Amino acid sequence: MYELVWKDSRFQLVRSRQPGAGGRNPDSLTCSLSHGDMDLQAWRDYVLRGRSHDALRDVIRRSWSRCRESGVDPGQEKCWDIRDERELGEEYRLLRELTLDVQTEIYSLIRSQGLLVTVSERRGYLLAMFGDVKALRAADRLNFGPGANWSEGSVGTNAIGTALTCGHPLRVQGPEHYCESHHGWVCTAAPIFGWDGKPLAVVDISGPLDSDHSRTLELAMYGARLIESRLYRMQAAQQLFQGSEVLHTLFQSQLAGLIYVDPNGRILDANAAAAALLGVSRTRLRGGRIQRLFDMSPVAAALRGGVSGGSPQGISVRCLVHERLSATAHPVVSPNRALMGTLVVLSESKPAPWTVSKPPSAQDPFVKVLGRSQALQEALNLARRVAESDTTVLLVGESGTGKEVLARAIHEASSRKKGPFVAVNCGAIPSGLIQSVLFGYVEGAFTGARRGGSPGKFEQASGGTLFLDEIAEMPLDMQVNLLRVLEEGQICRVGGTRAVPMDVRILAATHRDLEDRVRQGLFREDLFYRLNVVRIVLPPLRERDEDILILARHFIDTISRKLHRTIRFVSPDFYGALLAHRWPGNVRELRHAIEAAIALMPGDVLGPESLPDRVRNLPERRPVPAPDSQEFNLKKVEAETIRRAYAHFKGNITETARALGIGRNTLYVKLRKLKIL
Ligand SMILES: Nc1ncnc2c1ncn2[C@@H]1O[C@H](COP(=O)(O)OP(=O)(O)OP(=O)(O)O)[C@@H](O)[C@H]1O
Repeated sequence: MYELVWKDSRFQLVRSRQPGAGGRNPDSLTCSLSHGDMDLQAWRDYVLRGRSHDALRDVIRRSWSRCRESGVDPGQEKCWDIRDERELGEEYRLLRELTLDVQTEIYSLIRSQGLLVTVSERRGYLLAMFGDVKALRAADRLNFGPGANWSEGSVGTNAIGTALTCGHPLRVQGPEHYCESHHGWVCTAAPIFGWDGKPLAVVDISGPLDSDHSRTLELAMYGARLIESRLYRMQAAQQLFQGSEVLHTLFQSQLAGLIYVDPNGRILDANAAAAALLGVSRTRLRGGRIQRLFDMSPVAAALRGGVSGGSPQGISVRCLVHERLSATAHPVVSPNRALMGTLVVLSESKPAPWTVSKPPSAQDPFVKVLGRSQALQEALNLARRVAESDTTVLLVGESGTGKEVLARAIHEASSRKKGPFVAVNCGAIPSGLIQSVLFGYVEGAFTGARRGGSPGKFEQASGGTLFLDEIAEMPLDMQVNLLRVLEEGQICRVGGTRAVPMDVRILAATHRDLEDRVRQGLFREDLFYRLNVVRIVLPPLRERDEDILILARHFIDTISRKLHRTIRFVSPDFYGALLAHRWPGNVRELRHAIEAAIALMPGDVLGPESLPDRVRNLPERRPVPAPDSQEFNLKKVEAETIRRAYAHFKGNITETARALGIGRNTLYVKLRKLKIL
């Protein structure tokens, strides 16, 4: 099946979901309409010369008269009023979602008959279009596609616009269309009525003259009734829920989280407790799909099994965004066994994570790598598979995406877990020192060498895992030595002669494109292949929105305990602000933003106002310093910042340099200048 879609400022044909079999043999159903049925003379007389014609059907004459009065150009070749989904509003979007599968079902019944099916909303804007390639191509030439306005006022007499105006099913064929460009078409439409009896939308089945139109009227009417019954059920659920003031007040006043869902799975409302438990504002919840928050398959299964004897008992459903929440779904069923809606009751199965510390899971080290997004899960699955072997793994991902966190998890899941995990940042070691840092040195190897020598990182990691972070920054001459060690499986300390066998598993990481570094001659190709045995890509946070809340809750928990701050309540808008921000700095930036917010939080409620301005997408507030003010003396501020960061990270050079955004060497120089070292 093909679908016509509006993309990149033009209509495009895309392959769409294949409906079930049901298409009929086109040869057996060829249409009985012929050009003789259409009276071109009548059209010429009326439209071009203003003379009425006896052969005209009343419905068409009235429509032509309306078109002439509203100044529709009968010679217009295309529709020019095409709008984007955003412009067409929420009702358009809802209706589109509600009718998509009815359209595909109808298409499955008219497949290979040269036809297309579409639904338009009350103003005449088309929602979606499915059909055979030939019909869609012909439609494309008229700009007859989703978002196009097919009302009479826009494109003259046609089945959609005229059915909307006169409120009954009808077929418009050939020259009955007001615009000449539509004369090669036959269109059949049936309106969908709202509770007030006015047309809300129209189902239309159209195709060129030579297509098979024999069943289009009955199918358009079938589709219209199907959509109508869905709309009624949805509106009934809404009215049932909103109609009772008592019910509504009760709903809002409950301490348990409550979400009410219409029969199509759309959230009609959620109370404040549900919003707080899920960490999403009520406004964001309303209109969303319940399936995005809960696994509703047990409810669907229970309903398929029949609902005799009233509403089924509460059914446990799994919360997809928060494992500590437990939920029960209560379908509300009418006396004639129609589903009217579902009430989801939420509660916290364990105390809030920021009040009680969670024991870390002893079984699965990968639980420390938080996130549920598919991209992250793929990385974790691969990591799980390679963890037990001694395979070298290359972890690739932007800075702060959790490469080190994952490397530690791989180590802890391996048979080397009892051995050490030693991390080295290859970019932070001065090039003159890297050889001795990695391989160690013997006494007297160089001036200042420690008595008795010193083991290098390889020796320190013996029996465990060596994590070579920022491997792309390793100088070329050192890359040769590293490759030799990896190939030969033994190391020799700087200044020494004795080779010692090495029992280390190597995990390497980089935020750079290593292949590109190889092409530029900055990284050895042979070392690249030696390290790139298994490659795991860590996705940036901006590609995994669903992980933001999970990580945020974890950081709120750990940081509030670290800073000894009690958090009574996290405002849903706090999470809302986190979700709205694009995180260029990845998980590390998220953690720092939460740390700042907790540190600056005035009371015990964590709200968005404590978040840094850049996270709230506000321009950063920078005070304009008085030129002679000591307070704004740049050197003083820098010295103070370095001192605070160095104290905060308890003298850890790597962490301090990272937090300050400067290299380790630069930090050393500055610390010495400040006489801190
Ligand atoms: N999936 C995750 N689960 C829990 N914490 C994470 C996750 N990803 C990142 N973090 C946190 O984000 C911070 C940065 O993570 P990490 O150091 O592992 O990133 P990285 O990719 O190695 O960064 P860099 O390339 O700068 O060394 C750490 O505080 C870590 O705890």
